[in-house]
Amino acid sequence: MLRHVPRRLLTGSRKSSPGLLEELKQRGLISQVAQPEQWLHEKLLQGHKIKLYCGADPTAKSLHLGNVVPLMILLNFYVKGHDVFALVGGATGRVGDPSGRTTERQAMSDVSRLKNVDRIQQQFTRFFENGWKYYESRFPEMSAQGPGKLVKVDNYHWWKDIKLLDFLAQYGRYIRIQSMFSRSSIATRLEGKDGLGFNEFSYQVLQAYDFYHLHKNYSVSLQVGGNDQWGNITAGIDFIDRMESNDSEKLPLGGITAPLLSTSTGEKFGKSAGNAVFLDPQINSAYDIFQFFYNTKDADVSRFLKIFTLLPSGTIDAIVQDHMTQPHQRKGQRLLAIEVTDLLFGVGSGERSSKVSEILFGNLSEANMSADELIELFNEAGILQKVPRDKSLVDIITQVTHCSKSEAKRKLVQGSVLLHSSRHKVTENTDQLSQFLIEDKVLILRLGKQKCHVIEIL
Ligand SMILES: Nc1ncnc2c1ncn2[C@@H]1O[C@H](COP(=O)(O)OP(=O)(O)OP(=O)(O)O)[C@@H](O)[C@H]1O
Ligand SMILES: N[C@@H](Cc1ccc(O)cc1)C(=O)O
Repeated sequence: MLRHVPRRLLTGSRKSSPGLLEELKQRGLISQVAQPEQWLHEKLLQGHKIKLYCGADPTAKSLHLGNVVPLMILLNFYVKGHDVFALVGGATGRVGDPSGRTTERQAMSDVSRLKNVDRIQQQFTRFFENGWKYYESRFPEMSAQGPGKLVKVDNYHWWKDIKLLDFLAQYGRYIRIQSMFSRSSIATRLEGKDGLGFNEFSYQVLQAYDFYHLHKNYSVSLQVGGNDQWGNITAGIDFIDRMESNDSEKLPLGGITAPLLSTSTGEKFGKSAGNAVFLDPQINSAYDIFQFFYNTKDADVSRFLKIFTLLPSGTIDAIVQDHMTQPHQRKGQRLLAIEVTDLLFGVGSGERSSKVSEILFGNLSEANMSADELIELFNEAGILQKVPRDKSLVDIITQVTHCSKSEAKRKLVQGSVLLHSSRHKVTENTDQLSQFLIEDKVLILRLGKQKCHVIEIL
């Protein structure tokens, strides 16, 4: 059990569960639910397992924090034993979803798209593996039943064999043009001067058929997405309803959308707006994610804890109340950052990132850490700097801070250069650095109070 969340708070508030759907609403994870909501609510209350899916197009190398919002809905189901289907749009990514966009997407090369498909599938695996381990670590007594199944699918696998003529002949009549025009993603674009191409216009048909395919072959009955996916999701429900209109035993279908996470200036958080925080560790380290959440505004701490963690809402309310009595201590932000980093990057990475941050900002002495521990921590955070052994102090400052030699000398003269965990002030250039090294291989270089560099001397 983690030091930063009292056990009493973790278990106590899950007792009188209002049912998964209500719980997700309380967490602020639900924007709209397609009818019949009551059916879904009751099924879940009665303990039935359902199968649900969410898709992402391979239009970038990595999923980002905006994509995590609907995935958190899937994770909430998955940890309770429901099977989740994570779809990558190898086919739909070729066409381009107009939802939530004012302009057409740039075409992408086949090579890039295929690479992205692979990477996104790996990210799905990692998200659910780490998410489950996170859940187990926080709620060992609730995780005995095990998670649901994770099934990864690529819609290219069924679309590659579908021929246009066959498709139109078999399904065309069940796709109604009036409803296609009325969807907001289409209506908005038709009002603009550039309109939209047939590729984007027909996108909703592709996604609708995906839902039908997953429903027919795997009994998937619920689709989840961000709120911009409402039109595509309801297109799927309409399509399946028409296809199965004579089936007396047909099961109800559902759709849930998550609110679109936006920046403080109101832009959707994502690739198109250019403000995405990516999940791929080759792009963002655990420490980057930690820092991102550590910088959350007070007003967003509660909302983000509810969306991006699995801590019970009651626990979050108690923690936030405590946080607001002394907001300057940033307890809420620290907890949020540790929890989300653990959930996304693996249990333990949150505490390690927190240590890095405390060393960097001078709140934790590195005095008790070995050189290897420091190297490992800062390497994982992606901010370990490396310098050859024969360099002088001025050369080192120049290299690690990207300043000129004269600027480095000025810093020395001004007395702002402190070396080693003992914070020894050095005011002149020197190449005799061994006395300041930890175990002869790590140099801690502080420039003033706020800037700290951890350097491996090679
Ligand atoms: N900011 C966000 N908040 C909530 N959900 C989001 C956000 N951004 C994307 N999503 C959802 O993530 C899922 C996958 O999105 P996808 O990767 O296909 O496009 P995208 O990230 O929205 O791309 P773009 O920004 O280029 O439109 C969709 O359900 C989408 O609604
Ligand atoms: N249209 C979704 C991705 C998606 C693709 C195919 C699906 O079946 C479902 C979802 C998006 O752009 O965000």
